[in-house]
Parts: sequence; structure tokens; C-alpha cells
Amino acid sequence: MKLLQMADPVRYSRMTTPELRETFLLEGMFRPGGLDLAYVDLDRTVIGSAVPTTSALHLETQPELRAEFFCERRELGVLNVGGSGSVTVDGETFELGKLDCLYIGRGSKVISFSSEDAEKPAAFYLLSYPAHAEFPTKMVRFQDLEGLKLGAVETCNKRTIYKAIYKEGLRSCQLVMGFTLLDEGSNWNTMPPHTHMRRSEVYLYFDVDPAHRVLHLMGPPQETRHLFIGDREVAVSPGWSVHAGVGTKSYGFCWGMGGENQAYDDMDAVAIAELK
Ligand SMILES: O=C(O)C(=O)C[C@H](O)C(=O)CO
Ligand SMILES: [Zn+2]
Repeated sequence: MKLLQMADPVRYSRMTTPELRETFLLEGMFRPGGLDLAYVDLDRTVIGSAVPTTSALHLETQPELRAEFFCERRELGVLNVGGSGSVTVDGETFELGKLDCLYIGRGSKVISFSSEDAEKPAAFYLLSYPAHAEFPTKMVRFQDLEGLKLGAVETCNKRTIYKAIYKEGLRSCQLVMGFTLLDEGSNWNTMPPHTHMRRSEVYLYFDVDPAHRVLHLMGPPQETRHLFIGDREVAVSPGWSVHAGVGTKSYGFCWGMGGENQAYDDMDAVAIAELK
């Protein structure tokens, strides 16, 4: 498993562009026919992707976890950002269309991923944190999620937030997970921005045109930097960092968090005029 060791705000301020990318960005995941995992030392996050084609892919335990099976002490969120597919958990199969989400509880032993059509494979995004209790493995369909509308056309940030794994939705120990879709012509996400020292956050950008990029903002509000991010790439945001972005064309993104609390609204808002 790849290891990401987070930098603190002191080291961050001296980092070059390649160092920032190496530390906070995951590229090269979502390989057709592959299952990739990365371990982040912050909040013990595991970030992964599974793109099954002609055969099923199995989520195995990893030496770094010192666990008999992947979910022995962990919970796992799965969001499908590709074609139709299925996830089988201890013999029970869940069919996931695009943007359907599955929560897999601690103690689940045998987990595998399949695609309905190898030519249009499912693309399962995986986000996992340690769990202290077992919650039921359950899925929610995109069409059954209630969207929260934010922003406006005049500020180019009209968007809908879909919460899937959270206190009033699919229950979990610490994982909070959902996604945001932008309205046509609105390309700013999470603007005005915020930080939340109590939780780290992970963004997966998807449906980014291969010729385009999302300019992702990170860092303390008074010392921001940017990462240009392509399709199906992942940015990790420590609690001290803002996480916002603007696309050169439309896109979607999955956000997920772990840490001290599960209160989605627990954010320290930053006024746009205070950003540096
Ligand atoms: O567009 C947004 O605003 C978001 O999606 C914000 C994220 O959900 C977030 O940062 C939650 O802490
Ligand atoms: Zn946030």
C-alpha cells in the first residue's frame, strides 16, 4: 500500500510544487482491472479504487494493517463513479449504479467488486477509517438522496450537496461521505471556504474532461497554494487546510471525512476577502 505522510503547516510553507503533489495528491488510481490502496497517516485514512473489468476484484487485508481481513477494525464507504457494477459483502450482493453509495461495517470479512459490462466498467471509490463499533452494511441510491442546494449563479458556485453516510443517513462510526454536483456554468466548489481542525477531508474529483483540470486550493486561509487536479485524482486536506476548487469545465467530486466528530456543519468559515 502506498503511504502518504502528511506535512504540518510549517513544512507546507516551504514545499515545492512537486513536493506538494507528492504529499497531498493521489494520481494513477482507477486503473482498469486494478484495485489500488493508499494509507494516510493522518486519521489512519485508507483511500482506494477498484475498477473490475472481466473478473471480480477482491479487497484483501494489507500487511500495514496487521489485520486478518480489511474490515477487521475498519469501516468502509464505497461510491461508484463509473458504469453499473456490484459489491459483494459476505455473500450479499449490492448492485450499484453511478453515484450509488454503500457503507460496509466493521467485521465484514469477504468483499469483492464486479462490473456489469467490462467495456463500461464500474469505478468504485473507497474510503475507510478505523471503527470502534459495528454498523449495518447498507446502500443508498443516488435517486433516494435528498440534495442540499447551495450557492448562486451570480457567484458561480450553484451546487447540490448529497450526503450519503452521515448521522441522519447511512450510520457509521466516524466516516462522513457524500458528493457535490455543480450546476451548469457554476464551477466553484466550497467557496466561501472553511477549515475544520476536528476532521481531515479527502476529495475525489470525477467527471473531469481529460483536457481540463480543477484548480484545487489548499493550505491555511492566509497562505493558500493550488494543485491542478485531473479526473479521478484525490486531494487530502488536513484540518488546518482549506479545500475548495474551481474547474476549467464542469466536474463532480466526492468528499469524505474522518476525525473527532461527524457534524457536517462544524466548519470554521473563512470570508473570501480574508484569503491570501
Ligand atoms: O461544495 C461544497 O461546499 C462542499 O462539498 C463542501 C464539502 O462537503 C466539505 O468541505 C464538507 O466539510
Ligand atoms: Zn470541509
